[in-house]
Amino acid sequence: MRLKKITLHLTEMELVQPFESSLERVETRESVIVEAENSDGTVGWGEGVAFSSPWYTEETVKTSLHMLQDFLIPICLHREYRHPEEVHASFSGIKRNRMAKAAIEMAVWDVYAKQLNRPLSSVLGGTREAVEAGMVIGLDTIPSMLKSIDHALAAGYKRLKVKIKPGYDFDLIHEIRKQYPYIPLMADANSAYTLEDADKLKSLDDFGLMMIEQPLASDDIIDHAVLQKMVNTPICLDESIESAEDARKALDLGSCKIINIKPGRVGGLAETIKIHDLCLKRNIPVWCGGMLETGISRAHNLAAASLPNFTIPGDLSASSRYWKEDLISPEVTVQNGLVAVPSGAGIGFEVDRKKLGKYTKQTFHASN
Ligand SMILES: O=C(O)CCC(=O)C1=CC=C[C@@H](O)[C@@H]1C(=O)O
Ligand SMILES: [Mg+2]
Repeated sequence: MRLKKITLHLTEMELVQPFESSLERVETRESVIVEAENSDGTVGWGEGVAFSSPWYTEETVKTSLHMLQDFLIPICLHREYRHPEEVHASFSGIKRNRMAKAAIEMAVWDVYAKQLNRPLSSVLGGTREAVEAGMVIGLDTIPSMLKSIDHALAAGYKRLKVKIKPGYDFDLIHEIRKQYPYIPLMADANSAYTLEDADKLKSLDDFGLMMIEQPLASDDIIDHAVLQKMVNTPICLDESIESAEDARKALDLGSCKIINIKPGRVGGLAETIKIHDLCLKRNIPVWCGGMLETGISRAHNLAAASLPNFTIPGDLSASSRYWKEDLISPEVTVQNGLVAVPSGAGIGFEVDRKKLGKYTKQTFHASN
């Protein structure tokens, strides 16, 4: 592959309802959509999942645009890739900025799969035709969260994740468990706790949660190892794992028993496969997280989630969970709690250029 033209579409879309975690309330979502055109005319799509401000990780939409325009795109436009796995390696002179790297790396995977006329899922080594869908319920009043859970269960979702934060944890989970003693349930803290809160987190052991996601600091694996020894509920790491090396160290230390892989967070699909394979070898289940993204990134997530060790339902919800209209056609739908893995070439969804144009507020071009 030799990329000849890369276009960045900076979009802005309003969420159908605000999404609140311990750290931030998101109402509108900016995204960096990457369109990569190969010399043979094949077009691949990727998406940067950084938020507008650095609350989730240090990357932002603006830092992604800067990294892509000034460093990553010039690297990609001046080389020949035989395989998409070479893309991440070609960025080795550039530290971190994994969301920016993933945005373009994924577009190259899409080009590659389309050239082979194969679904991206099968090119990655996926084995599933459909994946189980989970839904995330953002922070709200307890009655509203219970109502959202009702709706999600009625829509067939297989697993529910609720956001928690100090003072909004035990009582919330207690109320949910009173109404739904047996639903597959987990809690995501987005780093809202410290080891001083260990007793509070231990008190959640009574509720049979599938896991507690990222209770402690986003850059920590030491305190998580201490905490995992104190609580029975499995700890799942999200923000703390940015690479296969991070995953190996966390597993060696016993910092978690489950890993949430977001391809956009870890630098793309090649690193996703590495983390997946490592966890498979170590008997650690993984699942695919979400980033309130458009259908383009979700399509990549879906392909990744078709790999065999993605055994826990991911944050893979329908397009309509977040958007009045999505950028892809057909939109992602959930049927009987499942999302079908597309069988068309590449990501298997068409990008709807009319909708893309409607939500784009700036476009940047680079070519050879
Ligand atoms: O996209 C989805 O369905 C999941 C969204 C979600 O839960 C998250 C997205 C981004 C940051 C966090 O708030 C949270 C997470 O940490 O997993
Ligand atoms: Mg999380």
